[in-house]
Amino acid sequence: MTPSFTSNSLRFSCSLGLAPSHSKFNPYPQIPLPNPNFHQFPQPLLRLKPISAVQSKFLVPDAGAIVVDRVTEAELKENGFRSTRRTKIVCTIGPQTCGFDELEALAVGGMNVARINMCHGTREWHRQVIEHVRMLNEEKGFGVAVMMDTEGSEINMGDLGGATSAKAEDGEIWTFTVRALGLDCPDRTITVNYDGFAEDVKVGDELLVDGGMVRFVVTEKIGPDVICCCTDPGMLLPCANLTFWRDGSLVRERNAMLPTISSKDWLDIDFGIAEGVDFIAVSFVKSAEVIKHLKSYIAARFPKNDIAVIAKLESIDSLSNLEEIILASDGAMVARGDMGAQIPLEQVPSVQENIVQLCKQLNKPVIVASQLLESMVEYPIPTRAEVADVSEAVGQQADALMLSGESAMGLYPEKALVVLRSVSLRIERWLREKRHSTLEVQTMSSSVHIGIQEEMCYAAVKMANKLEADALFVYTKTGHMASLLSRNRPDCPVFAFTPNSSVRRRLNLRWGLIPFCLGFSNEMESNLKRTFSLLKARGMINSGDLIIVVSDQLRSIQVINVP
Ligand SMILES: Nc1ncnc2c1ncn2[C@@H]1O[C@H](COP(=O)(O)OP(=O)(O)OP(=O)(O)O)[C@@H](O)[C@H]1O
Ligand SMILES: CC(=O)C(=O)O
Ligand SMILES: [K+]
Ligand SMILES: [Mg+2]
Repeated sequence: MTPSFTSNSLRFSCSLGLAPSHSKFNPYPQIPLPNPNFHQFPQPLLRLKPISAVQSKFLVPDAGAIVVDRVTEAELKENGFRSTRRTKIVCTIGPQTCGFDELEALAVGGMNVARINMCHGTREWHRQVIEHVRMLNEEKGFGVAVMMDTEGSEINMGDLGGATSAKAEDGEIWTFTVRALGLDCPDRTITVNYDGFAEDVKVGDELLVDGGMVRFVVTEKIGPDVICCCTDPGMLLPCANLTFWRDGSLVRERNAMLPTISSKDWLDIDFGIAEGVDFIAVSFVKSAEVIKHLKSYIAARFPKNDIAVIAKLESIDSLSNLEEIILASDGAMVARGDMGAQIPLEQVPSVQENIVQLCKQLNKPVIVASQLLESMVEYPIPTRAEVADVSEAVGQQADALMLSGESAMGLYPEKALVVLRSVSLRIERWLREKRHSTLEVQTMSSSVHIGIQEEMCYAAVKMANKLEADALFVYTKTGHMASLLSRNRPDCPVFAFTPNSSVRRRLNLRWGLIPFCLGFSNEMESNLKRTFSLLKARGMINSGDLIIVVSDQLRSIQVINVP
């Protein structure tokens, strides 16, 4: 029985003992995988309760209600506008964090978006995670969005015949083969999922497993078998990504033609749409066409389902079409893990910086992902170099940072989240102070598409910075006007009021935006009056606060002291 989901009927949250499928492998063999029984979803019976009353409070805001997530509300009450974190946080959910209580701890810790990676786990497992996030939002007042990340079809090793890992030693001879061996895999033999593999590689090529965690050189080809000698020993993990390099460059032959969205990915996408995910992140995007195709697929099949499509920039082929891909997408991810296996590592930082700047210019949210705090998979504190890396991404004013293994299968998911949060807050404050001491007024240049809304937002942010306003307010139906304010990276937070709860969740990925669900009318005067009184009643603003209000409908910018 799967949990039912209706907004006004009496609902029981019933998950009947579906254990999460576990990590297919353990990349850190020194850390035991979590005990599968202990990390099952918590016994649902403990939470069997009618939730219709609570739910309606969060799901369908009545005319008088205002909805904001409870973490932001607490932050605003305690420390005021300047304390809100501008950089958003995405957490990958895995065996360590899939339980209701663990997810709640991440939500309390400031997770804005929960990411599920379709490379791992079954659909049933992912469905349970989505259901838990939904319950947290509805029953406990969080506002966490869900992102589904596709598997994509790059070259991968097989599943090692069921073993959790295999050690390759220096100088050992291993066979990589496209034969289907199933469980009868001989020793030191690895299956490869891509049929053209044996034809495409050449003697002398280097094979890199997971971007170089283990390295081989091809010594001989015998029909479907590629014989290799191990040159950098290490642990081979099931389904690890495989790239091959010739004369120092990545080889992209026919494998460049592998579909970005495989048939399994299409089924996952249907699943994601049916489950109402907020974002679909497409792995290994190579061109804008695939993004356009997916967007029209979503629009045609599910016209009411407004899902944002995020282009994951990790394939070498994407780098020559960045602008076109980003323009076609609703956002981008700098997926440094696989990117670092496709381009020389020393190029990754400049590519990151370019993508972040381009996304800001084109008004698309951008996520910096992978290995931000990799050592925290094993250790309770990060390395100084990792803190510097996080600071760099915060300093670039990327919209969001992402945890991968740190939150999916690491030992310290909550501590990793605390590090992202505290580094973001500290660096954001330091940058604001630095700008003020040099009297530098930071604003984005006008976007490539000059329009009334762009110019209004640019002017409003400039004014807010100069007047040291406490907050910008924007009333927005689609979220566009709010995104344009965020794009200019103002000094103060932006309160975005929208009547649409899915717009509100998608705005979670935007730098400096605090999304509220609020019904509003065409009467700005009464909207403002009502907003002020609702926010004051909840202790989120005070009389005298200086607010700059931007309205699309009136094409106006107002400067108001809260009465
Ligand atoms: N749903 C899951 N079930 C089991 N393990 C998971 C799950 N999600 C993530 N993991 C573990 O966490 C690790 C890091 O997660 P991450 O999402 O970065 O995966 P990845 O395999 O590196 O692929 P990608 O390039 O898509 O990020 C994975 O390698 C896997 O071991
Ligand atoms: C996130 C991801 O897919 C990567 O870094 O490769
Ligand atoms: K993926
Ligand atoms: Mg990747």
